[in-house]
Amino acid sequence: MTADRPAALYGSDAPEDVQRTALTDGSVPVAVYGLGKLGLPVATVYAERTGNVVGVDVDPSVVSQVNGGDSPVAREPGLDEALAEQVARGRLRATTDASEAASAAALHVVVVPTPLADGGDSDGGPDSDTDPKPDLSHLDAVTEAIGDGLDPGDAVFVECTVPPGTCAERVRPRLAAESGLNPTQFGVAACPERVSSGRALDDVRGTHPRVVGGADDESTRVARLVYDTLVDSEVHPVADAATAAASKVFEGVYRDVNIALANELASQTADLGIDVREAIAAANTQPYCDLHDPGPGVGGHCIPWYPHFLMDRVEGETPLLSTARAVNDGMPDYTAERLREALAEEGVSLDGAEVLVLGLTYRADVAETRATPARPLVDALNAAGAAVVATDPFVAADEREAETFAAPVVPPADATSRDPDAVVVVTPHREFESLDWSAFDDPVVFDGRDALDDGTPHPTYTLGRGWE
Ligand SMILES: NC(=O)C1=CN([C@@H]2O[C@H](COP(=O)(O)OP(=O)(O)OC[C@H]3O[C@@H](n4cnc5c(N)ncnc54)[C@H](O)[C@@H]3O)[C@@H](O)[C@H]2O)C=CC1
Ligand SMILES: CC(=O)N[C@@H]1[C@@H](OP(=O)(O)OP(=O)(O)OC[C@H]2O[C@@H](n3ccc(=O)[nH]c3=O)[C@H](O)[C@@H]2O)O[C@H](C(=O)O)[C@@H](O)[C@@H]1O
Repeated sequence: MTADRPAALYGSDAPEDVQRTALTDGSVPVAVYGLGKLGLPVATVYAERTGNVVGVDVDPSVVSQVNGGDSPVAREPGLDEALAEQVARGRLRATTDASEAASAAALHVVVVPTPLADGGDSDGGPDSDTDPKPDLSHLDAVTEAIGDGLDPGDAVFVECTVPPGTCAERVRPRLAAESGLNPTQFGVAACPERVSSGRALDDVRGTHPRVVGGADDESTRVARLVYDTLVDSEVHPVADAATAAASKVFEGVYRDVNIALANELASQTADLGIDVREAIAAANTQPYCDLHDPGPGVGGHCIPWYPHFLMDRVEGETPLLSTARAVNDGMPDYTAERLREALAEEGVSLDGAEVLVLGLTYRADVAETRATPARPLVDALNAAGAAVVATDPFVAADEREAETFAAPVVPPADATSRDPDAVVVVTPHREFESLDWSAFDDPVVFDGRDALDDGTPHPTYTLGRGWE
């Protein structure tokens, strides 16, 4: 750090171009808390752009893999190479010692999990009869550690998705209490990430505009300066942190409601006597229409959980959000019932039938099972008396994960050794593209994701289209 280069940005009176240079030449040390599917790409991009990053994680195996230049996050194009380079060049290192990292850093980027509390099902999903609430315990733990090492001029950016109001009403006061600083001596901003696993590095670098909002104007200024420097896309500052956090949650609930609409329309296929998927595609030729894709359910640790961030935060009624949740959570049972009917049309009872489930994670080619619809679907098929076997490239390779499903899980290579009465496509991983369908002895095929676009040599029922 040279004499005129600020080592911290909040409240700095250096010219903004000098502040930008201080950021990019490593004069402003950065700490990134949480090195998971989102946090590790974030830490890597911060290292690429600033050269002085310490990543913090509570998992020692994550820390040691990162320090060895190995990515604990799988199937993220470019991440292995980018991470290895940043570690090899000494621009990124990892530690489990959050307080040590916080004491050295002037920019604190928080990317820890914000799941639903145990009011949901075992993986925190909303498959329960009590309204699940956000679990902010990881955020609180990191806030305490950062507060321990917080100095005047520091800035804290909350990139993980949080209920609107969390930054100003929870994070900022706890930082002040822990550090003994006045809240006007440090910055706090919500800077949510618009990242999809499988494209994480590119998305962090700037596929979409970056929304930022601070607990005060100076926090917004610092967030704008940092992300203007860090990302390739436009930075979109808003009035405050609550607005920025709300924009992220709103995107998610928009998606949940629109998937529910697509699912409700798809469930009318038989009554309408049409291919609802074709009608959706035709409707979407109109630019103001964006009907989503129907499917056997909505999973992941984002979309099914964000509505509860809002429902728990507001006093008012939110019937649309809760109805959409109910529609989407009903899709696994809907899928099991359609399969029962499809088998019956072929003279086969679901009770006693062998059913092969293709794909258990929540989205194709992503190794994440939190709130996956495959879990309640397997349970519904078991309850109907079916003998269920599942295949998934990620879950089959992870014994502990496989044991959380109420069915044996085999690798895709072993799938065709089965002789199922029915095959259900839930999550179309790319490994299934090479599946030899001719190896099966004429099962009923249920395509939950319209993934088998060239069909199969067997009677196929597609959710939202009916029989092909
Ligand atoms: N994964 C994604 O594509 C996106 C995730 N998000 C949000 O980002 C947040 C994190 O998500 P992921 O990275 O996917 O979660 P993840 O579960 O993949 O990783 C979380 C990481 O944080 C670590 N961790 C937990 N508590 C910690 C603590 N107190 N201090 C330091 N590290 C701690 C865990 O060991 C783990 O390595 C969530 O709030 C999620 O809503 C937002 C947009 C996209
Ligand atoms: C608004 C939005 O598109 N948010 C994205 C979303 O990504 P996520 O990884 O959760 O995947 P997703 O494509 O939303 O799918 C979620 C679930 O919904 C299902 N799904 C998705 C789209 C659709 O038309 N129909 C459907 O059934 C998927 O199969 C999956 O089970 O949530 C991410 C997040 O917030 O973590 C976010 O960064 C991503 O940009």
